[in-house]
Amino acid sequence: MADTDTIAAIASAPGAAGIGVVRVSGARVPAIAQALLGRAPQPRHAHLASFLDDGGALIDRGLLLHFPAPHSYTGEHVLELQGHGSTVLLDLLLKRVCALGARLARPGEFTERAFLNGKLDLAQAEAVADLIAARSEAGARAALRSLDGVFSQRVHALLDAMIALRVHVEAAIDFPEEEIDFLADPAIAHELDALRTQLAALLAETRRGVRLTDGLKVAIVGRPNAGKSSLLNALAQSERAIVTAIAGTTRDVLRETVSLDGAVLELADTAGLRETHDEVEREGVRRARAELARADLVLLVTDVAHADVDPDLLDELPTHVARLVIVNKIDLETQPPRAEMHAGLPHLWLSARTGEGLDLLRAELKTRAGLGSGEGAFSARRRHVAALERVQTHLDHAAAALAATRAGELAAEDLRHAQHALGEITGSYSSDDLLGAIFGSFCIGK
Ligand SMILES: Nc1nc2c(ncn2[C@@H]2O[C@H](COP(=O)(O)OP(=O)(O)OP(=O)(O)O)[C@@H](O)[C@H]2O)c(=O)[nH]1
Ligand SMILES: [K+]
Ligand SMILES: [Mg+2]
Repeated sequence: MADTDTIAAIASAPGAAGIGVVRVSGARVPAIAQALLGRAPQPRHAHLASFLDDGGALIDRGLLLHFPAPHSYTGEHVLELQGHGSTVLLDLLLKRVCALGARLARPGEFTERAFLNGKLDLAQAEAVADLIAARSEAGARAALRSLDGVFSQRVHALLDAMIALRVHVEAAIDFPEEEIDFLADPAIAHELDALRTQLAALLAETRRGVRLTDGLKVAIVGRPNAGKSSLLNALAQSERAIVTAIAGTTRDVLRETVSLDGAVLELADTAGLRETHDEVEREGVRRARAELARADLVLLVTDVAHADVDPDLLDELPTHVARLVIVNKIDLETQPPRAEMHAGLPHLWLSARTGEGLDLLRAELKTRAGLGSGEGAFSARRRHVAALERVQTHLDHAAAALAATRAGELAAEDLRHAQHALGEITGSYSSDDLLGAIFGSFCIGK
């Protein structure tokens, strides 16, 4: 364990509360505990203590708990001081602890130490923040599973398989006289195939995990007056967006978070797509297009009177973005609400005005948001998806190198990169910048 300084922070949420907690971690904890209690505390024992300031005046009376290293959250000596949940008293207590030799902790520094001391890997540390920030029960359950290591174990299983394959390929390169035969061995190709299948499954589950954590990003796009803003309002059950009969009403992207039985949706209403000379509207159209690339799901809204989906728009969508055509305004043609496939695209007939068919859309959105995706769902981040996508690219290249030319060196190089990308998820390979970005987004005291 690294010899570090001692950090302290208020670990409970700011504001008046029944109980507040000051947390301290580091080598000076035993001395600080002794000074506060007047004697050495028993490990993991709740002592009733009178917390005094530097002048000997009473700050508060509360509980003192010492978790000796290494059996603590950070792996260092940890002290927890529980007092009344008053911002003023907790500030005084924190000041006292700092006078006894601690310094103020940076955001996420406790968890960063837990990571550096091997108590958690990086994906688990991120799950701590996701658990605290969870906006739904499903999101919290998923974060807890990642904190328990469910996601990390899946990554490690893939890593083990990848290392085994690398050993085979590297061996073939080290013994060039056998290389041709060795790389031609169908076992290697099979192993690589199995690895790619395993990765594809993990990637799909990781994407679902991001949706559970971040919410499903839904972009509502289509031609002017199709009823995009009306649809946003219907889903949000409030008149969030301006709706008028004038084409080109919406200009800025309007975002709204909607919870459907615990499924979190990040809806974005956008300007109607059309060629226009209006400078403001043109900027709106540009923003609408930019929104497409950020989305997990695009709702292509059309009017039942001219239900057409712009083929150029479909071409523009990144392949990973799911699409659903909404045929709106069925009340105008007294058509029944329904879900059908057309030209390879799922279509939903509904009316944003009367609400007919909205239940079909809600059910569809809940499923796509990761709800009902089974018991094992874990939380994940976009960073993890990006890393797995890089792994996928490298494995594709490795497979191509082996299949076409039996280029062992190239395949080995790609497998090496793939392993590196995978290792970034759990933190076997991580830069200071990455750690700074991850832990800097935590709250103080965690
Ligand atoms: N009859 C009927 N009218 C609708 C429906 N949905 C929207 N409208 C009407 O269609 C017109 C345009 O609706 P908006 O929601 O503003 O359409 P939009 O796609 O956001 O339009 P822009 O922002 O201008 O691109 C309004 O007059 C709405 O009242 C529907 O389901 N049925
Ligand atoms: K409009
Ligand atoms: Mg609009």
